Amino acid sequence: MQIHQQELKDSTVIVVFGASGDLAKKKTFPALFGLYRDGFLPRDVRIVGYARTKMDEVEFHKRTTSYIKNPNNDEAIAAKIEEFKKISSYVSGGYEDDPSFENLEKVLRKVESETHKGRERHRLFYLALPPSVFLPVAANTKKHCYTTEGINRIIVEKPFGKDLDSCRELLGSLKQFWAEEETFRIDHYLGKEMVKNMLVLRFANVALGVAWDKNSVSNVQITFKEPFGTEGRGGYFDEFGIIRDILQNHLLQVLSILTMERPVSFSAEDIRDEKVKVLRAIPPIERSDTLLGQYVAGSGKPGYLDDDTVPHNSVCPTFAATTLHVRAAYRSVPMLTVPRALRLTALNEAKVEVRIQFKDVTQGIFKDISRNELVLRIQPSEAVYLKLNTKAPGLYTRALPTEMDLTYKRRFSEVKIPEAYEALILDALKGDHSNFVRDDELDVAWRIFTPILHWIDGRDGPRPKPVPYPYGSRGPKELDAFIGKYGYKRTDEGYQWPVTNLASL
Ligand SMILES: NC(=O)C1=CN([C@@H]2O[C@H](COP(=O)(O)OP(=O)(O)OC[C@H]3O[C@@H](n4cnc5c(N)ncnc54)[C@H](OP(=O)(O)O)[C@@H]3O)[C@@H](O)[C@H]2O)C=CC1
Ligand SMILES: O=C1O[C@H](COP(=O)(O)O)[C@@H](O)[C@H](O)[C@H]1O
Repeated sequence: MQIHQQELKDSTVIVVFGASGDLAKKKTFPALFGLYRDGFLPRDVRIVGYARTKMDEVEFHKRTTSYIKNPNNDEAIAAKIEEFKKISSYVSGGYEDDPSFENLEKVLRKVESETHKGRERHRLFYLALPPSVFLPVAANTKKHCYTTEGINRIIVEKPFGKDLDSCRELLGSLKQFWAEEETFRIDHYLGKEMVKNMLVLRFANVALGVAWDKNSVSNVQITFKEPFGTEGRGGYFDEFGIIRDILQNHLLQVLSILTMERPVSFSAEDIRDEKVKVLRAIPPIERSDTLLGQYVAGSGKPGYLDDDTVPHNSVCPTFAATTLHVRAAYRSVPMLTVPRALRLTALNEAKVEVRIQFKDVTQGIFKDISRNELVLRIQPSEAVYLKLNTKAPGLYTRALPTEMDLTYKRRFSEVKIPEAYEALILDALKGDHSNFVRDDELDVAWRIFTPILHWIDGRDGPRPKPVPYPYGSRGPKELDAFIGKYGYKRTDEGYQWPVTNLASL
C-alpha cells in the first residue's frame, strides 16, 4: 500500500488551528468527539488546539464541548466527554512567526513522547482558519512541525481563492510545502449522507440509471435555502458573497456527482477524473442565466442593508439563481441538464434538495398529467422520493399524482446518520481522497463562475443591482418566471407533496 493511502490507526496527534473559532467549536471538535465516542479515532490519539487567543484549558474545554449534544444527560456520554477533555489540550501562538511554531513543535514532541513512545508518530493538521492565514500556517507547519517519524496530512477549509487566478496562486503556493497526496481540501457537502448516496443511487440501480439522461430529464434544480439573514456576519458575507460561499463549491460539487459518467472504479482518482470531465463540459455561466436578489425588511425582521456590518449602499446579492448547461458531447448518450443552483438567505425555510424533473408523457390518453420528479433531500431529514402517477383507486381510470417515499427517519430509524465532518475527518485519517476536492476540480469550478463573479464585483463595469425580496419570503417574485424559462413545470397545485419539516417523526 502506498504511504498516502495508509490508515492512521494509532500514535496520531491531530492539531486544530483556529481552535478558538466558530467552525472549530461548532463542527470540528463535535465531529472529533463523535469519532472518539464511537471508537473511530486512532488508538492513543491526542488532540492539540492552537490559536492566538489566550485561554486556559478550562476555557478551551468549555468551548470545544459546548456544541456536543447530550440532550438526555446520558451518563455514558458525559463520561466520554470527560475522557475527550483529557486527550485534548491547547497551545496559544501566532500564525506567522517562527518562535510560535518552534514552541508548538516542542509541545507536540512532549505529547508524543508521553503517549507514543518508540512507535511511528503521525500528525494530522486541520486548518479551521480564515484564508488570510492559510499560507503562513501551511508554510510554518511544514518548516517546524513536519514529523520525520511518520505520516503528515493537512486538511484545508474553503474558500480556495476568490476567482480563477487567486485560486491558482493559492494552490501553487500551498504546493510548495504540501504534496497533493498529503492535502485534503474539505467541501463538507461531500461528507453529507445524501450526497454520498448519489453515486449508489445512480450507479447501483438500473431502474434509475436508464432514465438519467437528456432523453428523459427535462431539468434539474439544486436548491439551498436558509431562513436567516446575515445578522451581524455582514462583513464576511459582503466580501465573499453568496456565490463564493455556497454555489461555486457545495452546490457545484453536488452537480458534478449528479451528472458525471459512471467511474471505472470507486477509487478517489477515478471518481474525481469523472467529476472533472463533466465540469469541463459546462461553459462559464452567462449573465442572462442569472437572477440576483437582496432581501429587504419583512416578517418583522430588518433588511440586509439595515445590518450595521453591511456597507449602506451594498449591492451584494443574498440570493442567486444561476443556470448551468451541461454539454457532455463526449458521451455516447449525452446528458443535457439545466440545473438551477441557488442559495437564498432570509427565506421561509431551511432546505437543501436536488429535484430532477422528467419530461412530459407526450402521447396517448395521459399526455396532460403531472411530470415525474425524483427528489433527493439532503437536509433536513434525508429522504429520496419519486413523484409518479398512479391510478386513483376506484371504479374510474384516472391518473393521480402520488409518491414513493424513502424517508430515512422512517426506513432507517435505528441508524445514526454521521455528521459530514465526522465522515470527512475519518476519510482523511484513512488517506481516502474520494470525498475531498482535487486541485484540477477547483480550477475548472472557478472557470465556470469567474466571469459572473467579476461582473457582480463590478470589474467589467457597473455592478448589477439585485432585485428585492422580503425577509421570510420564497424569494424574488421573478423566480417562477426564471425557472420556467428552463422548462420547469409546476404540477398539480392542489396536491400535497411530502412535507419538509419532519421534526415530528
Ligand atoms: N463557520 C462555519 O460554519 C464554516 C466555516 N468554514 C471555513 O472554515 C474556516 C474557519 O471558519 P470560522 O471558524 O468560521 O472562522 P473564524 O472567523 O471563527 O476564525 C477562526 C479563528 O481564526 C482566527 N482568526 C480570525 N480572523 C483572523 C485573521 N484575520 N487573522 C488571523 N487569524 C484570524 C481566530 O483565532 P485567534 O484570533 O484566536 O487566533 C478565530 O478564532 C474558514 O475558511 C471558513 O470559510 C467552512 C464551512 C463552514
Ligand atoms: O460553508 C458554509 O456552509 C454553511 C451551510 O452549511 P450546512 O451544512 O449548514 O448546510 C453556511 O451557513 C455558511 O455560510 C457557509 O460558509
